[in-house]
Amino acid sequence: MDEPPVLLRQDEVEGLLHYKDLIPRLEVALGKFSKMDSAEVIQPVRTTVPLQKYNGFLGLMPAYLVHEDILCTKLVCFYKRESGSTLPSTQATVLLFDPEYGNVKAVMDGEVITAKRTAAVSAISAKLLMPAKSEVLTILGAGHQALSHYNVFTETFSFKEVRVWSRRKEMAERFAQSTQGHVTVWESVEEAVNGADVIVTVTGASEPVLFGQWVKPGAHVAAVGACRPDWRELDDVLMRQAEVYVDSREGAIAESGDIILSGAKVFAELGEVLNGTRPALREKTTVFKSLGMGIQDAVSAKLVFEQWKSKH
Ligand SMILES: NC(=O)C1=CN([C@@H]2O[C@H](COP(=O)(O)OP(=O)(O)OC[C@H]3O[C@@H](n4cnc5c(N)ncnc54)[C@H](O)[C@@H]3O)[C@@H](O)[C@H]2O)C=CC1
Ligand SMILES: O=C([O-])C1=[NH+]CCC1
Repeated sequence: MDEPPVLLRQDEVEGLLHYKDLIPRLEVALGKFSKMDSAEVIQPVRTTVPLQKYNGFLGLMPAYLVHEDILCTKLVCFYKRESGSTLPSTQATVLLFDPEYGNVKAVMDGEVITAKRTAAVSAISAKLLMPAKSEVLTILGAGHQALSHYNVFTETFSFKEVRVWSRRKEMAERFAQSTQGHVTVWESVEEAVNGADVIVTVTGASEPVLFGQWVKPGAHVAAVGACRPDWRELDDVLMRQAEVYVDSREGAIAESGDIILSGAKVFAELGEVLNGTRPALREKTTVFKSLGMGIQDAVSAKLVFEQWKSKH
């Protein structure tokens, strides 16, 4: 119907989007995506417009899930910020359409959606790929994604120890003070990841911060930053010694510096593991290279809209 769009602010989206509802829907969407059937899912690789003057990019992320009839696009600006900058590194807006009329049904804040759906997909990767008895979680980075990853990983799994490192120690300390549970702050990445079963990299780095020689064999790494073909978070040793899983092969070979520059081979998409067409090599060292996909935003936006409608 051609009504004016609903506007949903960040606090409203926050109150409407919950991991327990989001994770199962993301699993279904990832599985459908990996069937590579355009009658099911249409999602072109993200278009990016460089904002050279500001060291950033505008990403356009449209997606259409045919059977669910979800048509959505996210518009996301992301930046490489200097240490000490107070400017945000990611800003996003999500538009949910009526696919028949073509009008916009809802305009939503995209930052909560981006933070939660990215963390939820990393949690799906960990559920599939982390060692069976995982006790130690290390988070590298202490920003928005660090917090959403902390929240969903501690909600979903039972780690005995959670560690954080950030390039500015005071940020890591502030992060540790802001969390519900106990988090220890570490001075160096090498010490922070020593013995860790699961490592989440959520930094704005464009050079490697995590080196293979420090990673325990069999550990699982969810690598979330470095979303440009010339940006890195992980070194060549780690990329080549690990089995590499991605959200989208097409996206990974176009956008991931860690994959492109290391020459690492992609073993599988998460959706292929969920579909049972590729194995989860849990006993090996695994990297899930996350880049973010339009379908993840689409599923999240639909859920937010449904929740909002049920209350209005
Ligand atoms: N894979 C995906 O779907 C998504 C990935 N991202 C990426 O995740 C990363 C984190 O995003 P946010 O938490 O929103 O950013 P943020 O700005 O809130 O936090 C970034 C963290 O990385 C640290 N950092 C920045 N530059 C660094 C460097 N050169 N070396 C080491 N640490 C550095 C900062 O001190 C901070 O702790 C970014 O690279 C962002 O582009 C963001 C959204 C979705
Ligand atoms: O999927 C996403 O929204 C993003 N990936 C990299 C920066 C933003």
